[in-house]
Amino acid sequence: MLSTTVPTDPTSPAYKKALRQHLKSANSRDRDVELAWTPFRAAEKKYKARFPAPNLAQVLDLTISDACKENGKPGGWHGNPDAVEIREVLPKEGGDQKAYIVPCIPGLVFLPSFLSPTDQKRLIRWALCDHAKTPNETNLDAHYVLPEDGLWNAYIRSKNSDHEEALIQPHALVSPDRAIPELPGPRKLVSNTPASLETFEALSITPKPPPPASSTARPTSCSSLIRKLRWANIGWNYHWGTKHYDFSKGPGTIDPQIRDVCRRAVELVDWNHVFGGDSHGHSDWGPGGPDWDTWTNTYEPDAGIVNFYQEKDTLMAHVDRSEVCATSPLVSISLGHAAVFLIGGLTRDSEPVPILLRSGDVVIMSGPECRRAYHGVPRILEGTLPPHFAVSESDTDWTEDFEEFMRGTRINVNVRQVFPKGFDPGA
Ligand SMILES: O=C(O)CCC(=O)C(=O)O
Ligand SMILES: [Fe+2]
Repeated sequence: MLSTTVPTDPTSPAYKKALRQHLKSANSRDRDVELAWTPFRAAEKKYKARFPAPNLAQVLDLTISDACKENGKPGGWHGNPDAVEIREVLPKEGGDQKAYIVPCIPGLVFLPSFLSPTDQKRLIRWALCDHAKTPNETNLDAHYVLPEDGLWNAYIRSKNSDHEEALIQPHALVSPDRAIPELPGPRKLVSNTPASLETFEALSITPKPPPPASSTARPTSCSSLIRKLRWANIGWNYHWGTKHYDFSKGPGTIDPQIRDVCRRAVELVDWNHVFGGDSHGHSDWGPGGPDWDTWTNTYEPDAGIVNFYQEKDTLMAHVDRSEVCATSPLVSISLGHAAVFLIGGLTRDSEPVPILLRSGDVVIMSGPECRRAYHGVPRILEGTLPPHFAVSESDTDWTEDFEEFMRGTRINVNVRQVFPKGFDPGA
């Protein structure tokens, strides 16, 4: 079932109207504008389109979950297992988990259905109840006086109370001197100097002023505000204004269950199969040369972000280059709705590879080429919440509230290593 807002029956008046509007706007668009799009931008536009719905025939789709086998793919969205050249690599310990590499993006490893449905639900509960609250900064902290126990817990409390829903106050009304005229978007394009052991000291002393509070924010109910949650920081504090970590705020903590999932993923991969061939030059790895053969001992996640996407949200092409460890694995966990993920090359001029990421999939981005590759999420695929997110008597921790929230949501837990294991940036 595709979204009810997009007509799919070509004989229906709604479809014909949408088609007329689409042709009108496509005809009036300046062709020169389209020709100026980089291949990455063109792919973003293609998959973002609401009408006609994009064809996913060129999108790599490797999901093999039992639910998909039994019920077909949720939402009717089908990618293609042969869309992109891939190679299966055997996991180190044997076992059933599949692992694939995409040879045109060296260092990209895809682990389909890595997390069980139970683990997916556990991580979503963690993200909402335990993580998106102080001391972990969220996109809403700059603008609103948030409840001490976190927005999700306040939202559930207010849902279950007989009282009228309390409003969350904006900082601008409480302390007007914090306000700025415009509400900044959740993730802005800021170009930054790549971090390294040589640059990080200079980068760490660049001023990192707190983000100014929106002057247009109004008192808002928890139920509206929870849909505006876009990100929550993990570990080292990320300063969005400069796109560098703010080490003055201390290292923060990494929840043991997140650390375990990431370590399990990194330890499962036989990195010799990924990087062992001699086709990759050594220089790109930095002064110490390739270090993938030490990751079993040296991989230690210490930062990250939980991204919350509502159905119409996108994440533009970007490179995550604020980590001193510029080649160590970045582990990206997908939960809830599926998405089209694009990953290309060192500039937006490389044609990106489109990959369908479904709930439970894990992507590892590692090595110099993949970690410096532009990537983004142009589309959350409506109607793709897997059936295991329905409430059931066998899992009483998964309540109607979680199911309802996830009916419009994708969550991505994006975990990185900023510093070599044991390194103390203050020393
Ligand atoms: O949502 C995703 O799959 C990717 C997120 C991402 O690239 C990031 O947080 O830097
Ligand atoms: Fe990223």
